[in-house]
Amino acid sequence: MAGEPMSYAIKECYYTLQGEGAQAGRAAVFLRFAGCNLWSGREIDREEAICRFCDTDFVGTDGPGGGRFVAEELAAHVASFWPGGGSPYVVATGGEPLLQLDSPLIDALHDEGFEIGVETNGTIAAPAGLDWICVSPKSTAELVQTEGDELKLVFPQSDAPPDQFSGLAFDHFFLQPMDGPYQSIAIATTVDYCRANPLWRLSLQTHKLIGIP
Ligand SMILES: C[S@@+](CC[C@H](N)C(=O)[O-])C[C@H]1O[C@@H](n2cnc3c(N)ncnc32)[C@H](O)[C@@H]1O
Ligand SMILES: Nc1nc2[nH]cc(C(=O)O)c2c(=O)[nH]1
Ligand code: SF4
Ligand SMILES: [Mg+2]
Repeated sequence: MAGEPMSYAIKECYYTLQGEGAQAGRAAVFLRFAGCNLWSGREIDREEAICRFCDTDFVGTDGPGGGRFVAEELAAHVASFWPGGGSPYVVATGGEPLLQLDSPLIDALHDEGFEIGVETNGTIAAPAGLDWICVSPKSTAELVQTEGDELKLVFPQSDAPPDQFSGLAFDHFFLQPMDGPYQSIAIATTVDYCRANPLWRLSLQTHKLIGIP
C-alpha cells in the first residue's frame, strides 16, 4: 500500500515584512506551522511549559491562509502571496517549524523560486537546504542546532545567559527584549547588556512597533 504524502499543518500564512533580526525590513511570506515541542499552546499549561513567554498562537489550522497541505500545494499557496519582483522570501516559523519542515517541502519552495528562512528554537537539527537559519534558544531546553546565520536570544531568561552562546558558529548575535508584563525592564536590561558586550546587537520586534503582523 502506498503511504499518504506528508501533510503539513499550517496555522496561518500571510505576506508582511520580517520584523526581527538581521533580515528586519525584508518582505517575506510568513508560513506559521501549527504545534510546538516546548509548549502545548494552551494557557493552562504555560506556567509548567519549558518555554513560558511565547507571544504566539500556533494552535490549530484555523488562521488566515491556514489549513492542511501537501508539499507542492503548500509551495504554490506560499507563492500566491508574493507580489512579483525582488527576491521571493518565505519565513518558516510557528510553533516549531522543524517539527514538520522537511526536504520535500524545501525542494518544492525552491522550485517556486523562494529563499527559505527559518525561525527555530534550536532543539531539532535543521534539514539541509535552508537559506537562512535563525536559532532562538529557550531556557533549559537542550540546544541541538549550534550553527546557523543568526542567534537571536530572547532576553533576559534566567537559565540562558548570553555567554553560553557567544562562542557558537553564527554570523550575527542578537538579544531581543522579552515582550510581556516586564517589557520595559527587559528593554533597559538588553540595552545595558549590548552596551557592555558589543558582540550582541539589539533586535526590536519592529512589526509590533508599527502594528503589522
Ligand atoms: C514564536 S517563535 C516561533 C519559532 C520557534 N519556535 C522559536 O521559538 O524560535 C518566533 C520568535 O519569536 C520569539 N519570541 C517568542 N515570544 C517572545 C516574546 N514574548 N518576546 C520576544 N520574542 C519572543 C522567539 O524567541 C522566536 O525568535
Ligand atoms: N513581521 C513579523 N516578523 C517576525 N519575525 C519573526 C516572527 C515570528 O513570529 O516568528 C515574526 C512575526 O510574527 N511577524
Ligand atoms: S519555542 Fe517558540 S513557538 Fe514554542 S513556545 Fe517557545 S517561542 Fe513559542
Ligand atoms: Mg511573531
